[in-house]
Formats: sequence, C-alpha cells, structure tokens
Amino acid sequence: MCGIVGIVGKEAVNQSIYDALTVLQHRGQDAAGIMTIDKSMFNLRKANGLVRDVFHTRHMHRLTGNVGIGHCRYPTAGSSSSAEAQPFYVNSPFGIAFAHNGNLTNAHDLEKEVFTVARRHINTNSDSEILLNIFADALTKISDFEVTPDDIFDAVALSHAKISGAYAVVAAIIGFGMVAFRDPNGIRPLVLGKRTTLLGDEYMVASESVAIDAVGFTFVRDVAPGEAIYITEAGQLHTKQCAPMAKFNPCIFEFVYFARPDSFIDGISVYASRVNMGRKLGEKIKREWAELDIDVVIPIPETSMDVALQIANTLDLPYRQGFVKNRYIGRTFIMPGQTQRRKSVRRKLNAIKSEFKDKNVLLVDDSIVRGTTSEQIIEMARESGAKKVYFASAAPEIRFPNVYGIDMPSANELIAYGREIDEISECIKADGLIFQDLHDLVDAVNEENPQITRFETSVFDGNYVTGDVNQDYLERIDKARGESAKGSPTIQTELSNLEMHNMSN
Ligand SMILES: O=P(O)(O)OC[C@H]1O[C@H](OP(=O)(O)OP(=O)(O)O)[C@H](O)[C@@H]1O
Ligand SMILES: NC(=O)CC[C@H](N)C(=O)O
Ligand SMILES: [Mg+2]
Repeated sequence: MCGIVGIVGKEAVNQSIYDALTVLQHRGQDAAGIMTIDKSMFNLRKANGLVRDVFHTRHMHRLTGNVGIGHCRYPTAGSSSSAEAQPFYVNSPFGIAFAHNGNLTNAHDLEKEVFTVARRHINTNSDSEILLNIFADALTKISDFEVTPDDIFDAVALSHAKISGAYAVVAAIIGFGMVAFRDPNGIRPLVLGKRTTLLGDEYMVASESVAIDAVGFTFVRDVAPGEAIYITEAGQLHTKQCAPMAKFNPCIFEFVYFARPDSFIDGISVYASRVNMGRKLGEKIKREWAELDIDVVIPIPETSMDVALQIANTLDLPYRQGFVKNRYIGRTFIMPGQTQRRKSVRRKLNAIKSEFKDKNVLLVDDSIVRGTTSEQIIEMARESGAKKVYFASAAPEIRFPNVYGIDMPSANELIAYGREIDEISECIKADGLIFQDLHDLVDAVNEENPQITRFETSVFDGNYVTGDVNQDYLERIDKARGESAKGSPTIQTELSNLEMHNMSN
C-alpha cells in the first residue's frame, strides 16, 4: 500500500516531496525514492529504508528542480530489493519517471506483451515497471515529438484498456510535466491539491490528503476512478475521464487500517469511519455479549485507538491505555517477513501492568490478519495479571488473499482461513472473540459518503472487482509470494545488492 506524491511547483519541490513522504510513511516502510526534473535531466535518489534514512542532506542538495515525484514502498510484487524501489525510469519516448501504488492482476500477461510486441525490456520483477512500460509504449504510439494533453489522455485510456488491477500512478515526463491517474475502479486513493503563490499556481497529487495538509497545499478534490490529471511544466492543469465504465470501488481496508485517521479518501473522513466502526461493533457486543463481565476497554495501539474509544463509550465502560507503543518501531503488519513481524510486536508494545491486574479486559484491534499481534498481546495481558481477556476486531474475519496492493498473497497465512470464530479464539487464546459484521463495516464507511455504492471487500468475501481473479491466479501468487517463497533473510540481503540506479550513497 505504497505512498505516492508528485508536485509541479514554481520553486524547488524536493523539500515538499520529502515532507509529504514522511506523512505517507505509514503506507510503506521498505524503500523510498524521489526523482526531480531539472531542465532536461532527472535527478534520482532511492534506496531501501525509511524516508528519514534514505535522504541525507547531500541527496537533497542534488534533487533540484520544480517538478518531482516521490514514493515510499511496501512491496506487493517482486522482492524487497532496492532495485525495485521507486520511482522507476524509462528513456523512451522522452524521459519518464514513474511511481505506483497498487498491484496489477495481469502483470504476467502484460510482461510478455511488453517484450514481444512493444519490444521493451523489463529489468525487475516489479509490476510497476511493467505498468510504466505499458504507459510509455502507449505514449510512443500516440505522440510525436510534441505531447498535447489529448496525447496524454489517449495514452492513459489505452493503458486502462490493457491493465487490470489496482493502480494510482504519478509520472513526470521531461519537457512536458506531470501525469497522474487512477484505475477505473478507484481501488487505491489519489487526491489533488493546489497552492497559489506570487509566482503562480502549484499543483500536487498524493495518496492521502494528509500529505496535502502537511506541505501547505489546499485540498481540491479526489481524482476520480479512471480519470487522468496532466499538469504542464508551466503549471497548466488539464483533466479528463479516460475510462468508459469507471466507477468507485475504494478499498475498504484503507479505512480499517492503512490510511491515517486525519485523511479524507473519496469524500470520507477516515477518522469518522473508524468512530462509526466502534459504535457498530459496540452495539453488536451489547447485543451478543449482554451477560459479559468486562471491566475495561483497552486498545492495541495504534490504529485501533479511535475504534476502541467509541466501543467504550457505547458500552459505557472505562477506556484505558494499557499498552505503550515504542514510537521508534514502525507498523508490524507491513514488515516483509513473519519472523520480523513476530519479533517486533513485543519490541513495539509493552503493558502497563496496573491496568490489567485482576481485571476482565476487552482488547480492541482494527483487524486480525495473521494473528501475530493478537496472540502475543493476549499473552502479555495475562502475564500482566488480567483475569479474563476478551478480544474485539473492528473488521470481519479475513479469509481471502488480497491482490490489489496489500501483501496477503496466501490464504494459508490468514488465521481465519478455514476456521470458525471459536477456533480462531482458541488459536489466539482469548476468553471470547467478536468480529464486526461485513455489512456493518461497509455501512460504517458508507455513512460518511452514501454516493459510493460499492467497496472493494475481497479479503472478507472473496469478490474481486476486476473479475479476472480465479483459483489459478491465486495459486500462482501464493507460490510466487507466499511466506515460503520469500526465502531466508540472507537471500533477501543478497538480492538487495543487485541494483541499478544512481546516487547510491
Ligand atoms: O493479525 P496481524 O497479522 O498481527 O495483523 C493485524 C495487526 O497489524 C496492524 O498493526 P501494525 O502494528 O501494523 O500498525 P499500527 O501501529 O498502525 O496498529 C493492525 O493494526 C493490527 O494490529
Ligand atoms: N503496495 C504497493 O502499492 C506496491 C506497489 C508495487 N506493486 C510494488 O510492489 O512495488
Ligand atoms: Mg495494529
């Protein structure tokens, strides 16, 4: 669930892109990159690591220019190698820098087409590099030496017709400007911002509105599903709907977990949707656990905190911070391997024993995916003296793989796969376990924008909106990306030495 950003400014954009990436860091912790256009050259810095570790002052000095794009990566295709960090680059037609959030479902077929028909070489296993080459090939076919807004929109339309899956994209084209587009289902988010300066208007696109707030731009609107935005280097804005059947199917997991609560996505406040989730789950707990002897509601920091507070209010119970989060440890779910994820839970969260001693506690989390967090947290609550430990999840049981940009390629890794609620409860050793119902989750988010008629909910119900995901496909991604396919950490490290890009130190 990477973070992307792009700015066409009147002055240097490097610092604003850096600042935007720091507030999109929760979307991808593995690698980061910035590419700027300075006259007729690109400047690039990308590497594995957090934004604050990838860019040093010496890199920032060299990232000159008034147009640039940035990316922070959470890999969902290929490997964690720094060669797959983004932005990617191609040199024909023109120089194009490219950053992508999402995941393609027909990358395998497209790769063949790129090689045999477009005669282009793909140098990594990243689906984003394929997507870039599909777009570049479309632009080659359509444009001459000059690029008009219509050329850009025709190239995006041609790309939409070929690509399947989830993609929010930002690209910078040397000599012309910046292009951004969103897949026709609008699965991944993308917003447009503007800032008026004495030198003229500046434009920005980003994965979440929080990035627009952070760098002092004003939120204009969400980019529509299928729509393309083209901002010339001179700062002229052009927009066009480029997909005939575009419709909103935003990923519901953005609201459950991925996005920051202070962001708005497709007209929906992420925070308000989480408060609604808490209210609905609180009401379900009241209905189904009427006899329950809960003394206190405790969130599992950080994402579940807004939900847990609302559950406590609905149940009229005290809300207490029983766990302290180490602010220097990132999100565990988006870490690359299960070993690292397991180790990080205890490094990240520590219990305040007095909040548990001799109490029946209700622990609240936004979701249970592999069960890594819940199992260890329940153990910590018991070690801290809790009498009984109940557990509530603001999302329903996750039983299906994700193919649209969340790294859950294998059903076998999901704790709810093939298990009923009492079996899951037994696995995580809870005294009672309750999940939100899917219709309540959808209503909780939908209440904030009733115009959206459908959400992408495949991890809960197995309905994949692109219509091309079958058992064969799921088996292939399981083999290619499941935990057993990812290899040992040593192999990962070796892979990370295979890279091909500039500014490596
Ligand atoms: O069942 P699991 O496989 O453990 O996955 C679910 C957990 O992972 C996430 O937390 P994470 O630490 O990533 O981020 P947070 O600090 O934003 O809650 C999520 O909020 C759940 O706590
Ligand atoms: N999470 C994402 O958006 C990942 C983008 C792309 N599929 C990659 O693996 O780099
Ligand atoms: Mg969490």
